[in-house]
Amino acid sequence: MTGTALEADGLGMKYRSRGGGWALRDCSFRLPAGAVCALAGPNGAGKSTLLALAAGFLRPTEGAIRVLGSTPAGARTRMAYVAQEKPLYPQLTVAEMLWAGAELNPGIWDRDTARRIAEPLPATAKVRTLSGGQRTRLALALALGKRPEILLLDEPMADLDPLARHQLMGALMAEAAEHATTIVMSSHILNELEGVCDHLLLVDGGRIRLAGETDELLAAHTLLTGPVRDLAPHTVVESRTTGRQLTALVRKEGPVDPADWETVEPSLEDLLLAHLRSPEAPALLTPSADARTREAVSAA
Ligand SMILES: Nc1ncnc2c1ncn2[C@@H]1O[C@H](COP(=O)(O)OP(=O)(O)OP(=O)(O)O)[C@@H](O)[C@H]1O
Repeated sequence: MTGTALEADGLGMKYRSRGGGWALRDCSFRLPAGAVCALAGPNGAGKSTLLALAAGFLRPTEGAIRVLGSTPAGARTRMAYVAQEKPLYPQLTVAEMLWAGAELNPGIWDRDTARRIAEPLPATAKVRTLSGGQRTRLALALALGKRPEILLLDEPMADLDPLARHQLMGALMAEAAEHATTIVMSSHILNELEGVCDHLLLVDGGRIRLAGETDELLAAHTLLTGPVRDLAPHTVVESRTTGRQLTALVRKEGPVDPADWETVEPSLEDLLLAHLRSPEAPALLTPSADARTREAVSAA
């Protein structure tokens, strides 16, 4: 499937109760349909705010966000959103919640998928008696049962044990592969994202710092080690000097001479941590993530 799953244009959000500060500011990016996207960033970066704006639970203070080519409200039946506070009814049982999911989504409900995900849960247990991880499992069962075209997940794996995390991540990826579902998933667990997500959005201080295909973002950077010397013409994201030795994460602006430097491609963790330690490093959006590049290409 081609097309755009999520597109933000000058998106900004200011909470009224926040004394005038911006939670998200000047965010413009595009995410293609079918992407499995990691939404990374430190505490308070704006990840939950971005997901709630996409889900239509918040209205932008400025700019716009479009989901599947529509407003968030217009795309509501085609998306599922699992917030950190799970939208479950505490007085209902697991079986009743699944029944409610089917009733609320007539014609689209995928009973087998929902049952498969919820299978380890005791069907007659009330939601209020479930552990945090069990509630997450039930919320994911309800979200996937809706057979959404886009799934917005706010730290879905945070309270799951390693086995449940592995199993549910596998179920999510199988769903994405089978139905070309777009998944946007925030997480602080970097190794949970590595190897799973083909796209990355790094948010910090309410701004987009990196956006695009994970492979392209990694390939655009190099970890250099060598004697202290000028790093021009490369863009330096972060550099450290120990005695006469320089270690730097740079964006290549031309060939890197192997006679001068030892070079390796950074890991996802190297890339994210270097950007978070260097808030002054310029943002990088790959061409597919840059809405302006796309406009220029389609206008040509
Ligand atoms: N309801 C709210 N009212 C006022 N300020 C808010 C509200 N929700 C979030 N904020 C503020 O907006 C900023 C972004 O918060 P957000 O929850 O989006 O970050 P986050 O990246 O999801 O953080 P975390 O990783 O800790 O969940 C923070 O400074 C936060 O204090």
